[in-house]
Amino acid sequence: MSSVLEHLLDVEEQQQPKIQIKNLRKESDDGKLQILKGITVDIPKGMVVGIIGPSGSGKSTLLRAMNRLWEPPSSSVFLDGVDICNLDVLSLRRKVAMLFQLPALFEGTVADNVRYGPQLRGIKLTDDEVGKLLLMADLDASTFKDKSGAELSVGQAQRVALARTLANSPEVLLLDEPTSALDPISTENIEGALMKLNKNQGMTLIMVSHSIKQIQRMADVVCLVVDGEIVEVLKPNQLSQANHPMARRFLELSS
Ligand SMILES: Nc1ncnc2c1ncn2[C@@H]1O[C@H](COP(=O)(O)OP(=O)(O)OP(=O)(O)O)[C@@H](O)[C@H]1O
Repeated sequence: MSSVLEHLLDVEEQQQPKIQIKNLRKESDDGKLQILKGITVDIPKGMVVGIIGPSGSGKSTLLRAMNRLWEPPSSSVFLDGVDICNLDVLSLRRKVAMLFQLPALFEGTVADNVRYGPQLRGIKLTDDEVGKLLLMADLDASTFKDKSGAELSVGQAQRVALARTLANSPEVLLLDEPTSALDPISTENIEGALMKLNKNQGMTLIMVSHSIKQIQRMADVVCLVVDGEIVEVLKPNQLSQANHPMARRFLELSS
């Protein structure tokens, strides 16, 4: 499976993958359920990877292993060739950041939220820097910087959460259904901001989504996860050619 993404996308096989996953396994705490059954995949830098599959198939668990929101076994997830278990967890999470389904803003203003991450490292962002980060998340600083979280719509709050994440200069963004709580216009705003980050900065995006249409709009490649395994890796325009019976059924019901 590992070379399939590179083959599909015609990228150089020698290039060091940004994220490499080798035989990643997870069992439930009581040992009764195999949640991930040996996932192996290489994700090249700058790729937009969509992860789709039925509910409970292990998509979020897979995503959360990549920045140690659960601790994967050692030697199963690598960032730039380094086992993530050997990295400082906070610096890993700055490089491999997660945007969740629902934004949880901290108390204070939008600008306070954006400044939060760098401040933890003793860096105070200027107003100009805050404005640039808000703009990257498609928000106008003069309108939003002094508002509190309570004054924002969910879509606006999600864009603030994105700007706050970007303040840590991530190299990889993990997106767990980032627009499923948003209306179509907010969805378009977030998608546009994410695609610009990918195109302009080469940011690698790995996105779980229940929306096949969203995956088709954004992803370079799609991993179909069924029952704890990646059963197919396809280009978004080849989804109708999936072979796995569960994947086919899922796609038929989703389209
Ligand atoms: N720590 C845990 N202990 C026991 N079961 C777990 C644990 N974590 C996840 N699970 C189970 O593992 C399976 C995969 O969960 P996961 O949230 O990764 O699926 P998903 O594909 O993201 O689902 P959805 O699309 O509904 O969000 C589910 O059956 C879930 O209940």
